[in-house]
Amino acid sequence: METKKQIVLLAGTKETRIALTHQLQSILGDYFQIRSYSSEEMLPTRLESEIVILSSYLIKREVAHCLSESCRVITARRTVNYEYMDQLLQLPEGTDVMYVNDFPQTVEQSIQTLMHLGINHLNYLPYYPGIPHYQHADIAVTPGEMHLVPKEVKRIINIGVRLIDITTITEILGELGVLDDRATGISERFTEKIIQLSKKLAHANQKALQLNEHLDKVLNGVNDGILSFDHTGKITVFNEELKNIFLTDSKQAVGKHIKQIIKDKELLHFLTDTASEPYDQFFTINDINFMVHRFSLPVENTMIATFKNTSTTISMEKAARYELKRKGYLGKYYFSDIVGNSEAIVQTKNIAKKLAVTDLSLLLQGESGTGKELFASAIHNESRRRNGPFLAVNCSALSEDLLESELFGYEEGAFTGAKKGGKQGLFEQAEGGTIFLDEIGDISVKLQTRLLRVLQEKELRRVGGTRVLPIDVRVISATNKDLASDIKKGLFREDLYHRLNVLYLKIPALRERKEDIPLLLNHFLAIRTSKRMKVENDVLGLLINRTWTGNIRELKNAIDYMLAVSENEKITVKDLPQEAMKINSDERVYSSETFKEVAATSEEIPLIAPHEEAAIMSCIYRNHLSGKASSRKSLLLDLEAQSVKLSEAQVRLRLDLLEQKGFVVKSKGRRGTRLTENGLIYIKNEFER
Ligand SMILES: Nc1ncnc2c1ncn2[C@@H]1O[C@H](COP(=O)(O)OP(=O)(O)OP(=O)(O)O)[C@@H](O)[C@H]1O
Repeated sequence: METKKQIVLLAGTKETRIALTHQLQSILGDYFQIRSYSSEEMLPTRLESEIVILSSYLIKREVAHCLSESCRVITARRTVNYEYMDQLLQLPEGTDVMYVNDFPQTVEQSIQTLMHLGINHLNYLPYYPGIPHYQHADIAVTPGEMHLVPKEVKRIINIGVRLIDITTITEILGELGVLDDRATGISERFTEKIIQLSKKLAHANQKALQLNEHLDKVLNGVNDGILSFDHTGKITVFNEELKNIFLTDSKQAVGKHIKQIIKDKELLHFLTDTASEPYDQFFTINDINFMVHRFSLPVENTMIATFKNTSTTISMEKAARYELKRKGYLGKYYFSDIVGNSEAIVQTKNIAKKLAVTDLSLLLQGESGTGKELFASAIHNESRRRNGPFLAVNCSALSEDLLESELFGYEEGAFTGAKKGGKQGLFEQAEGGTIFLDEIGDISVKLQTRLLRVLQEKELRRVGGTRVLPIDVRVISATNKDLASDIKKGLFREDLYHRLNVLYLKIPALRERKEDIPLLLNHFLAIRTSKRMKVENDVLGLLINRTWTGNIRELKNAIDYMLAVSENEKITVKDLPQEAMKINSDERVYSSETFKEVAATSEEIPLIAPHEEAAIMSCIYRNHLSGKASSRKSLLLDLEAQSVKLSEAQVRLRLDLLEQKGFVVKSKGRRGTRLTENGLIYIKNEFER
């Protein structure tokens, strides 16, 4: 077997030796044997009649002693390692980079090489140890000399040890006398690296294209319009949604000046006048209402605007409300649910509406059962927090510890039995909404202190926790106690009282507005029964003359009792709850005028004829059994088949009444009417008797 010819490589450092040996091995290894040494490690004692390659002319002196006259010495010319050039090509045009190497000459040479190779989009700042002055940059580029990079540099790009260039390789081949057909294969191996780099760049390019396509899909999938343009006004992004607004598609718009696409002067001004506030403005474009939000990316010198269709936003809000409703966190009552025409209640409602919009803490005072929770819910629903949650807590119903963890939540392991992962408190769950603290006068002094801190600092710490959570919750509290006297007795903190009582509203007792009793009676009869009840005038007289210490709740209970014991759809004096109807001698007796009024109202209760109700409910039930909701049209046909003659408007009215009674729910649009749990109970009672 023919022995391979030898080449000796002499390098300055170990790192260079390894890199260049690897290079020579991969190009010439098939034909020649390569031995290598570095002055950093150990040099050979003496080389005789060998082909020696020096890694650089800078090491000539330090290796001279091991070279004899008979050696043929080639000093390598070096070039950058193409393999790593993609990292430089990815940097944006004009980026400052420090070029770091060991000597001024190598720095100078490498920068020259990079420039000649066309990697000239960067601003190279030379650096080597001992340089008298230099300019700093966040990025440093170095051929493997990482340890020389100044500490302040944030990112280092290692482009690897510089490799031997092709002219040196040709010189070696000439020296070895092998510039024959083997040379072609060898030079091909050399250029392989460049091909690899091109492949890498092509791959990166393809990836960038794919990413662009992906981003396009994302931008076009968004429900909002997205527009961006650069400092010259040239449009860079124009997503599909904008096509519906400006009637121009993305292909036509991108690259054009913004003025060519947007004709509305006010909108143009809003988009281009970047200095002024506000950043959100409402516009109507081609009959569509939009909220436009604008922001800029200063580094990219780009302006971005999003266009939100307000009708879509409204339906999203509705969906959010539905979710809260599902969780039971919605204020159920509105001002329209507060029944009463008396001056006392009308005035209280008027004041409450004004207080609702202020977002300040509010203390409701009133006897038990006067409707404090009803007011709290109505106030929430009239406030700017109406789309947020409404949570009601009865502070007297829970023990101190339980109330504390319910209100403020706890962290995992806060106490034995604490849930894994901890638990959100009601304050956290009420974020963005209102919390109603009923019977606030009953909370312990310890909890008063904690609550005070939460109100003062607008942040809370869960039980057993250290994290501080910011909260944005309006507090409405209620009491039937005289808190001022509790403060004097030291039972209630005065500072907390003032925090809760920024606004104050007194809810009148029922005895102060007896004229509302007939209305309330009608209201409760209508929601509690489907029957057309008659109420004796004497009953009304007695109800009006009673002192309702339990207020409306007590009246409501009395009506429930009477409905249960009454016969023949008529409420008479004998149906009155005995205990409840004891009348105090000092109670005012109403005049005969009021009686007339009461009698008139009681006859006017808008109830459905029982046979109509039964027919409608049975039609809805039949649809329910086959899994369907009932449309008004289908009900009309079904009713006609049962010889119940009603117009569409009459059916609609009756469905409204059935909904008020809680038997059905009507959905908007084509989804029709469905039975509720109560409706099914009604069916069971009516038809399965
Ligand atoms: N003006 C009103 N119109 C209709 N219903 C009312 C009215 N006021 C109160 N109610 C009803 O009376 C009942 C008691 O009301 P609510 O629970 O709001 O009273 P409260 O003052 O918060 O009672 P408590 O202090 O005992 O908790 C509820 O069923 C409520 O729907």
